[in-house]
Amino acid sequence: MSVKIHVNSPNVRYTETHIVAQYSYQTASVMKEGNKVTVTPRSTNMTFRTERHVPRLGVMLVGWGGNNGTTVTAAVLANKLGLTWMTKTGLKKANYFGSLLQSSTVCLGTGLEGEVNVPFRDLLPMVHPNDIVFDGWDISSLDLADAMERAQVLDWSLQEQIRPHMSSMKPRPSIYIPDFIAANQESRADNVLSGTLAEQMEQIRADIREFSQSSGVDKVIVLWTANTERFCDIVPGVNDTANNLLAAIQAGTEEISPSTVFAVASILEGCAYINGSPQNTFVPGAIELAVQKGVFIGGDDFKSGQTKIKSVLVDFLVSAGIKPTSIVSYNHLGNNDGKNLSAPQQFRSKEISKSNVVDDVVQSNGILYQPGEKPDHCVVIKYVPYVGDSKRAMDEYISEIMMGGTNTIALHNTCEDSLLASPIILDLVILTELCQRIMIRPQGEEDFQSFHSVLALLSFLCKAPLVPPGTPVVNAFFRQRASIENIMRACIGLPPQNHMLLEHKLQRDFLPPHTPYINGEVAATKKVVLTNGDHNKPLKKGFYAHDDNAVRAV
Ligand SMILES: NC(=O)c1ccc[n+]([C@@H]2O[C@H](COP(=O)([O-])OP(=O)(O)OC[C@H]3O[C@@H](n4cnc5c(N)ncnc54)[C@H](O)[C@@H]3O)[C@@H](O)[C@H]2O)c1
Ligand SMILES: O=P([O-])([O-])O[C@@H]1[C@@H](O)[C@H](O)[C@@H](O)[C@H](O)[C@@H]1O
Repeated sequence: MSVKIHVNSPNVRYTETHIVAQYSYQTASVMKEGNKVTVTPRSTNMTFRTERHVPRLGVMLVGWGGNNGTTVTAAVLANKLGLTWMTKTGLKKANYFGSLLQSSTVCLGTGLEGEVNVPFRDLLPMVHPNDIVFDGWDISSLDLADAMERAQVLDWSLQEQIRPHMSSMKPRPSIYIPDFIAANQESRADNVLSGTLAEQMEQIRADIREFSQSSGVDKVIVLWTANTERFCDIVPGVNDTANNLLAAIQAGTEEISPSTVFAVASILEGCAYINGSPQNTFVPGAIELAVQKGVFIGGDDFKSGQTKIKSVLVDFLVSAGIKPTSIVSYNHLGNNDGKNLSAPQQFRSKEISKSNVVDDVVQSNGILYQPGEKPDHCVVIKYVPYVGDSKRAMDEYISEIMMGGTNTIALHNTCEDSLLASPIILDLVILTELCQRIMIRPQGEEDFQSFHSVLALLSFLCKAPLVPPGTPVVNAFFRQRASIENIMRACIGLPPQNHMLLEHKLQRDFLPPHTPYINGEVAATKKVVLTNGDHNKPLKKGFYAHDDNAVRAV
């Protein structure tokens, strides 16, 4: 259902290489004096410039042999090959359900038959997941076909079709420091690098260059979907600045985690690096290095299931003036992720990222909550091998409602964890690649600038969004989604989606009849009155396009 969008506006120019849009960015500055609030609207003219050429993208996954790594690789292959497979509930067809870009739509406006919704991915030229080339590392030596079988995520009748394409995919040896992940992972670690930390980092850098050259891709993005690590301490003189971090890696300092070494290696190779797990990979030194090198970093921790619902439900409750006072999120799962999370330090990393997701919504409502007041919030994760990747999440939300009443919402959510995370991985890398082709020039500035190296636009896809230091963290689901949509709309000179629909709320039509196009040609219009057969009761007056077989509203 792909569509080719052409914006018919004097503010949008399509050149051979770029889409150049003139855009008026509307914000407001607010002054509070006691209970007096003064709001000053601000308008900034900006130029958005997007490269039209879509590169051939290589994605290197750290933890490629895991449930997510094998599943996302298999899913792309299945879609690329157009595979179908039989199951007990009938024939299944490969798809990208769960991907914001591939399987959700945006409304462009009103057409001949009402609202026109188009695939999110068609707003701007972007990588198609089918074209992504995968590679990566794992401390487990299993090839991707055997690792897919070990993951027990995909139906066997599908695995049988994909195995031949994945058995030649072998994860590269990786950096393994036992202290950072659960001890129960040691039995998998038969594919590890040796040498000093600096030598291992150089090997990772060499791997990136080798993949780039041998695969023929135009650019590489590195994404961590390996096990959750424990948090590392921020140590002055070790990981607090870029120089100290680089020196600490050369010195082999112990407090440097594998995920941070991968981040440094990627940044030094000019590759964006995304953290799909909750640990604090991006120590201050890593962030500073990314800014120095002008490389995108993003994360943390895929927002895939239980937390995604929480970022919607709490936003709904608080936005409706209802006061959540107790949130208990329990889940059990039986995959290797759950096994790793059964260790206290690894669970703590996940508990932190799952617990902060309501903060922005709660802090936005001073009617319901006193300063500093928060709902009780408890996160429990248990490892139950039998359920495998099919995580069972159970939540209870208790809220205060009018006149001392309470409302209790109980949820049971069976999440096929890796089938929820895989489309998130695709959105993360495709959105990151798109952002690498967008440049913005505010009025009065000579040079274009890119987004900040900390790519906050990825917040929609992460439980604990990484944002530029000192900027607000937004977790509310629809605000995050609107941010992506409206920035992409700006790139093609369209105003933010405002949902006002004033044209349907006033007594009289006020919009000038827009020029309808039919088959690319301006359609003839004439003023007619539409009735439902009773000519004494016109349905609606206005300009209507007509072609050879129908008169349709415009
Ligand atoms: N819905 C989800 O699946 C979901 C959601 C949010 C976050 N996550 C996070 O994504 C990560 C992966 O999840 P999963 O279900 O695929 O887990 P998994 O355990 O199946 O896969 C992790 C892989 O990483 C490998 N690994 C561990 N340390 C490594 C290292 N230093 N270098 C290279 N490989 C290493 C392991 O051998 C394993 O194959 C976990 O951190 C998890 O918390 C998953
Ligand atoms: O996104 P979400 O479903 O809240 O979070 C999930 C947790 O509930 C689960 O226990 C964990 O194993 C997954 O890695 C993921 O983080």
